[in-house]
Amino acid sequence: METLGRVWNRLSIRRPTIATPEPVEEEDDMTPEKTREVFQMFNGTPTRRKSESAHHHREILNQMENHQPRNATQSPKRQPRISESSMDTPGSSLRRNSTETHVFANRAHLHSDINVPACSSEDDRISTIRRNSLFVKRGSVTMEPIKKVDLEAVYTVNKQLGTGRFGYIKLAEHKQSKHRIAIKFFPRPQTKQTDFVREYNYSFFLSPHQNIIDTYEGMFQSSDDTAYFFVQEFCPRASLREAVEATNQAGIGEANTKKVFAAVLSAIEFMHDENLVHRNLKAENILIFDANDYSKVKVTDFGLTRKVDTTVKYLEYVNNYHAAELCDTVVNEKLVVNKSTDIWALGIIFFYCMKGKFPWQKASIMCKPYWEWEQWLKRKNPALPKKFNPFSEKALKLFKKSLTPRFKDRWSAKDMRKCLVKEKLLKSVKKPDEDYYVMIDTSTKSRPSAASTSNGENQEGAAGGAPATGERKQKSTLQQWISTTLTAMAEISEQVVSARDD
Ligand SMILES: Nc1ncnc2c1ncn2[C@@H]1O[C@H](COP(=O)(O)OP(=O)(O)OP(=O)(O)O)[C@@H](O)[C@H]1O
Repeated sequence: METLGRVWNRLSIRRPTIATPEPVEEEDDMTPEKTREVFQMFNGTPTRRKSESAHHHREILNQMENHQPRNATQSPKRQPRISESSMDTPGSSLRRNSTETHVFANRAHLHSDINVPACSSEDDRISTIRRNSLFVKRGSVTMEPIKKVDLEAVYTVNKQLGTGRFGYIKLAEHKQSKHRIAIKFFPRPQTKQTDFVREYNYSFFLSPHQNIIDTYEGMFQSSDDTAYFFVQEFCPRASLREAVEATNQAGIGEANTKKVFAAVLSAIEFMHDENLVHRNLKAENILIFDANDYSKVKVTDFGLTRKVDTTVKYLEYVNNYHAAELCDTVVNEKLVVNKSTDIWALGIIFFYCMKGKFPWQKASIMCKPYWEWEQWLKRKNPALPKKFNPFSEKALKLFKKSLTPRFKDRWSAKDMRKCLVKEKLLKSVKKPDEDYYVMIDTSTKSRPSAASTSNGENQEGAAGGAPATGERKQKSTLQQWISTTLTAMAEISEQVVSARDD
């Protein structure tokens, strides 16, 4: 699993700190005063002494000198970030940061205009510095301006890739560079600027993780004022939902499920380590980049992402992935954001990958399939619901520890990963001739063969160990006899048919 620490280490830089603000209620309007107030909550006091800061600055420069050149396919944001020390300088704050942003904005204007990954090393450096801004590090507010862009002049916007409650995603080509990208639009005036800015910031901040969709720098607004938008890498294949639906309720199989979950759990562990909860995990928000082997899988859609312990108002309609406590909530009821809602959704996605369908429509006792599961979980009914029968003991444990209404009992993403990576998820299926072997086994117990008495192997077989050689011989003789008899019967029936025709 790649933790945030490891990602930053991979980038050869010191891990940034993310200030945890006081809970923010998300439905508030973001007036300029409110924006400043929220920003101040993220604007912690620097603790590092000046001498330490200078030393650290040298360290970063040394690391940069020793850093291997990137290859062309790597994302620009995986560069080491050279302005790391700016956050440590006493007195660094809004003013300092905005100066820095301004300086680099002038130099980076070309790329923020075209809004695709920068290509040259200088551009990479600029992009990296901007990503390193305090605004991004501090988590969820930015005061960078939203730039107006004439969409048609810059992009050729093509087909719609998907749509959601808050906006829609379109495939586009950047005219100048010919890059294919995905543009996420948020219609105005329905979308509050705060919501757009928050989603952009979380998407951009989380981008360095290899299993999270890349979001390119810049917040934009169409010149006709109809939508806000930002730009992401384009996934040329499908979402997990489409991949599973294509199996016709067969599921994608144990091996592919393990691959998907290794990627998804790595991303979610990364978020949870940063005290962020995705809150909208579903198969539609897991993108599969590779059609055949599930080797590149990324999580997307950070529109509902919030810090742990934030108080939010419940505005959702219930979906298949919602945990029991959410299904019992009424609209406008206040909720405290908790990592365990992601764990429940992961349990549902696991079932969906393996079986090709959902375990229930709604996690409420009014829904019979869920009620049956809960009865079994609470030991009120000893019979496990049939749909869980194919799963191994370990997989059942995973369900018990994710799809439990007692949210404090739910596993962490790390526990889930350990179980999913190491354990067998399905009960072993009996081979077709296993029953036959049992038949031979019982019959031979009363009639030990010469071979079994001479070398003692049959005693091992009869005691329930590996099949004895004598029995195997006997089994193959019987198989030969059956096949000879069947061939003879086929020949006889052919003769009978031809005699009748004559
Ligand atoms: N980068 C991308 N490349 C290709 N397709 C994408 C990309 N991002 C999203 N999609 C498709 O668009 C759909 C909607 O995207 P997304 O979930 O980001 O929108 P949303 O409005 O936030 O939806 P929701 O209702 O889940 O909040 C996804 O399910 C996916 O199929």
